[in-house]
Amino acid sequence: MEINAFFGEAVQESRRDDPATEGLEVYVVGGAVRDALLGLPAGDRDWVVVGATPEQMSARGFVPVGGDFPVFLHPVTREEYALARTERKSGRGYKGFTFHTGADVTLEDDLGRRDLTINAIARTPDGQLVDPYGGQADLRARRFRHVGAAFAEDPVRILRLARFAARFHDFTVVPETLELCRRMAADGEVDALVPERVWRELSRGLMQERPSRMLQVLADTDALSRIAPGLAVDGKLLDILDEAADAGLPLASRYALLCSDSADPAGLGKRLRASNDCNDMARLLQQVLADLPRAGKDPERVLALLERTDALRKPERFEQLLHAARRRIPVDVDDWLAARDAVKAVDAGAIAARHAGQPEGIREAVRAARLAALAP
Ligand SMILES: Nc1ccn([C@@H]2O[C@H](COP(=O)(O)OP(=O)(O)OP(=O)(O)O)[C@@H](O)[C@H]2O)c(=O)n1
Ligand SMILES: [Mg+2]
Repeated sequence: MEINAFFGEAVQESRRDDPATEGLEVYVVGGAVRDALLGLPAGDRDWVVVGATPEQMSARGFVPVGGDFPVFLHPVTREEYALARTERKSGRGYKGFTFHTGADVTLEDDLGRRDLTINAIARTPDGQLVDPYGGQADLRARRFRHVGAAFAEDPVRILRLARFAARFHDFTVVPETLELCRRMAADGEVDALVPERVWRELSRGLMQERPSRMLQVLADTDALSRIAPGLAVDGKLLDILDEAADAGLPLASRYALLCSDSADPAGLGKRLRASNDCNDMARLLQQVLADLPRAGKDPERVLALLERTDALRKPERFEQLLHAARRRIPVDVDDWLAARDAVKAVDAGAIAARHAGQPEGIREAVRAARLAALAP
């Protein structure tokens, strides 16, 4: 096939006899097809089943995943098989969806309610591609394009688009899709999103190769100020985030850098339902950025910073903090680690033993020993 030749490698499903799906019309869809066409390692496979009823699926041993979704787990592989469906929005936000499944729903119908053309390509078990919306052409042209008007029914798709932009960072968003996202944001669609879903997409996007692209797309679609009011991001910070990604910094460090110019990271983190380690890191990074330049070699200040960041009990996090801080201000990481180790080496137990008679003096003695350890 011409297309597969373009992508360099024929995409083949191992075609084994599978009694569970024998005689069913099944396709792999979504990310697995997209990533294979891009030559990327395979993730989870999602399947769509055309022309079957829930009863037929159960009779074949498929297990319904529960909830309102017409999705089943394969009895052996546990992969997800969804009945071809159309969906219509019946309310605001995430909850209000009604599904229509049935033998009359075609593969084209199912693909037509999906988000992006590059995610709306189906593949038969023997490797034939079904691509009614030009997904392969858009993959080749490195374009994000929404499949159709149904895109607007799920505002989380704006965040998905932004996350994909951070992953496939040489892709551009076509003007029509950008325009549609802007309208959705202006209509307040984004405000109805469940915070957990926002965080899921944001945190995944931060872990991609070019987090800056996610933030750019969110800014371009006017969604950023609604999702994260008060988040201060400029070009410099975007570069810093991409450098953090290049350096392989963990999520908490990337998130802390993202918030590092913002006035109220605690409020932001609460709103976004950021995880505790992300919120801690964001708070501590602002502290370090403020205190570290003032500390110099002054033992009192150095000790204060080590204590405030809980560096002795959380040595690894302290190291991560330094590596995050270093993206914004000059930091002699080795020097600070040496200071941490010097303080850590002070034997508080031995000092306590020497003060057996007067326990009220222990604290001061330990502190004095630590300061002495830090003396230049
Ligand atoms: N809000 C959503 C979520 C999913 N999908 C469709 O469902 C497929 C599978 O969804 P999911 O696994 O969440 O995303 P993937 O595109 O597979 O990407 P990832 O690599 O993140 O799994 C998508 O490709 C897309 O066709 C959609 O249209 N709208
Ligand atoms: Mg997937």
